[in-house]
Amino acid sequence: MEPSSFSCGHVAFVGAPNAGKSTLLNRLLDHKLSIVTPKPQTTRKKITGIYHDSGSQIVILDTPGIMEPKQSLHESMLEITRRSLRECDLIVGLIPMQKGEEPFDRAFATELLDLWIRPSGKPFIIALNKADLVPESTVSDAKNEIMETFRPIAVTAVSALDGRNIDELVDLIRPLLPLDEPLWPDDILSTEPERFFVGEIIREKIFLMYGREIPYSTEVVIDEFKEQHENDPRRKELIRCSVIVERNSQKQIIVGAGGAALKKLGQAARKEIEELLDRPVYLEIFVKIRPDWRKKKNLLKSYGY
Ligand SMILES: Nc1nc2c(ncn2[C@@H]2O[C@H](COP(=O)(O)OP(=O)(O)OP(=O)(O)O)[C@@H](O)[C@H]2O)c(=O)[nH]1
Repeated sequence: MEPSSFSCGHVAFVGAPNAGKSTLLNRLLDHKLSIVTPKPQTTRKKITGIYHDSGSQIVILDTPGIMEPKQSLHESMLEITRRSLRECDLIVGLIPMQKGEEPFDRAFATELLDLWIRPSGKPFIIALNKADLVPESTVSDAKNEIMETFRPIAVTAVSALDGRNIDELVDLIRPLLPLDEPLWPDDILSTEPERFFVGEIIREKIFLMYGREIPYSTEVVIDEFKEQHENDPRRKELIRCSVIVERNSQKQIIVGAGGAALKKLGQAARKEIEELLDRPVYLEIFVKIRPDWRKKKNLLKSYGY
């Protein structure tokens, strides 16, 4: 294809925590890149996923969900979202449909538009996600309401879960991107390094396995990522990482009686890391206490925020 007819650009997915941004990214890439859990605020950093087809390359920026910042960590997460809005060519505002009287959270949608999307000055489309949750007529009314109220370039209703209208979303995005040559080779799914995804897998397992405040008080740091025995085909990668918590009581919960919970965490994470890397690994997890790490700017910086 002639470069002049090829579309390539950056698209930021923004929305509330739990809107389904990461699920949509994974659906578009047909690959589990961004971690997904039923808990809000799973995504803490920008995840770049690259969608390829014969006419376009869409560099998707999956962003942390927009929420009321309660601590320095949240400020840093929101700054990541702001930066993505500055870097992108197009915004996809993701608004989830919901069961019940209100078809979507109108107050939050207004805030998303007035405080985040419009001030960026970028062109935007709205994707009503979770369309599988409500009847077709509710979806259709919600699309009309969004169009009249927020005046996006286009509105579509998708389900990141069952895949409906995902092609239509790509068809809406493509003509709104700059005509440009691809930025990345067509076998690259993300610009983030392997070790980043290893940390994310461990974080996802923590979100899935522990309750209450534990996932939110935890960070994962990869201390060492080393290939062993280069000429040995059975070689194992050595991955040493730290699970950072705020208090000793949280450490005890992560470790569990006789180390059982930590062992389970390690086993679940290792299995998925081996699938990702397509090679065996030794995974060592240490639990470290860093009081109030979410409030300490220097620690947050050292963790990549
Ligand atoms: N029914 C339904 N559920 C969905 C859909 N998309 C996502 N979900 C669910 O919604 C929850 C949150 O999805 P995520 O993709 O983690 O949402 P997110 O916007 O990235 O969330 P944060 O990380 O909090 O910003 C998960 O339990 C998903 O399975 C959808 O289209 N339909």
